Amino acid sequence: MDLRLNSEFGALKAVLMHRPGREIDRLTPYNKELLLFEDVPYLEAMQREHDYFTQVIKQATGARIYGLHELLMETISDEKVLFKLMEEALSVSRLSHLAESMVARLSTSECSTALMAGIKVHELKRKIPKLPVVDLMDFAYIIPPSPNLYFQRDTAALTPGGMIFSSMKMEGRQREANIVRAIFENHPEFMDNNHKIYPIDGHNSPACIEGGDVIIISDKAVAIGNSERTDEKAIYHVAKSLLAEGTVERVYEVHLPKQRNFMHLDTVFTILDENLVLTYPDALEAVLKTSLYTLKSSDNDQVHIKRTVLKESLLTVLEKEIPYLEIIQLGNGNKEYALREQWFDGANVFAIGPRRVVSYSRNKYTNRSLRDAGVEVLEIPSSELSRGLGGPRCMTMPLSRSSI
Ligand SMILES: NC(=[NH2+])NCCC[C@H](N)C(=O)O
Repeated sequence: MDLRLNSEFGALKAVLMHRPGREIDRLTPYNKELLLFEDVPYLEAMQREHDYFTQVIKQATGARIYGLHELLMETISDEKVLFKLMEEALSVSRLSHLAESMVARLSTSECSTALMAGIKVHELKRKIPKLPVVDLMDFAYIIPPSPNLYFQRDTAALTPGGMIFSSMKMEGRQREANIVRAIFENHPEFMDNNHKIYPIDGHNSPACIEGGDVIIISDKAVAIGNSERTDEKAIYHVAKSLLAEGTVERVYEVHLPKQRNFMHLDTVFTILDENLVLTYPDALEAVLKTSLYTLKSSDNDQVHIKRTVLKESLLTVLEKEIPYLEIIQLGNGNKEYALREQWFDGANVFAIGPRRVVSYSRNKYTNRSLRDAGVEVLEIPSSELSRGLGGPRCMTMPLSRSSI
């Protein structure tokens, strides 16, 4: 499987997802904000909703669904990979020296749980009684939990030119990208097929970028949100690699207001077909400053790119890139519904094929506008899933689609 994608809507053939697990039960009223949740979810109900989502995708597309947990277990059966991941995970609490004994004393399954759901001092003491951490409180985390893992969109992004491995902005998500990168770089099914675009070799603390900010406009153009989560510097480096690679000819940098409801570019628009876009009108019509990166010159190792600040709205940019653009507005044209439904990721539908989407059933006005425009809408429940403030697109990392 060549890990590149040239559209947001080609018929889905393979996707990576994560069924919420024990990491969700780590959320409390006190840590939920740090861990980027609006509320404390009920895990079993959340799993039922997620299973329903997975079933809908399977039945509608026959796509192969990869589960993060299974892939992680297969990847860390290689002890060297496990050791490195464990060391990285422990470095947050400056306890990397415990990696050796953890890998030696814990089973592969216990290690994968520790990597995803975190581990507390007293939990590890049960497994390693003489743990040398006397000065730590029993309830402190040795490895912090990663409850946002079910938002697989954000940990990496596939583009027409190759793969971006994210560098996550928020403390509560930083470890997720390490897990996913370890899988793509070491799992036999993927390791030889990923052409890495970012981070640049030798950059040890790369500027931040998250997958939800990356939208493929066509096989020649990619848009990246300069947002709460993605930095200008990362966009510059991604643009340079993509343009040097040669498939993509234009990279747009779209400035989003740095606020939670616009955390990623995919919270304001998604592409559903060759000329069909779903948008949150308030964001799109605002002149979100947009810059365009193109290739100036490239000979051998020397690549120079040019950045032009555009004086037009994102809407105008989309109209230029997508001929005969048709726009569907969130909330069926009603501002108040649009506001409510944008909060619950109405714009964040997941396209499983041209004009075929999975959408939260709660976003009823948006779903109505989609159907009126001839889009097939497969609805899923979201009472618990939505508590993490992400929608169907956020929960999926497509790995293969029919090319357009
Ligand atoms: N692609 C997206 N819009 N992802 C939404 C992620 C939500 C997650 N709780 C966060 O704050 O990071």
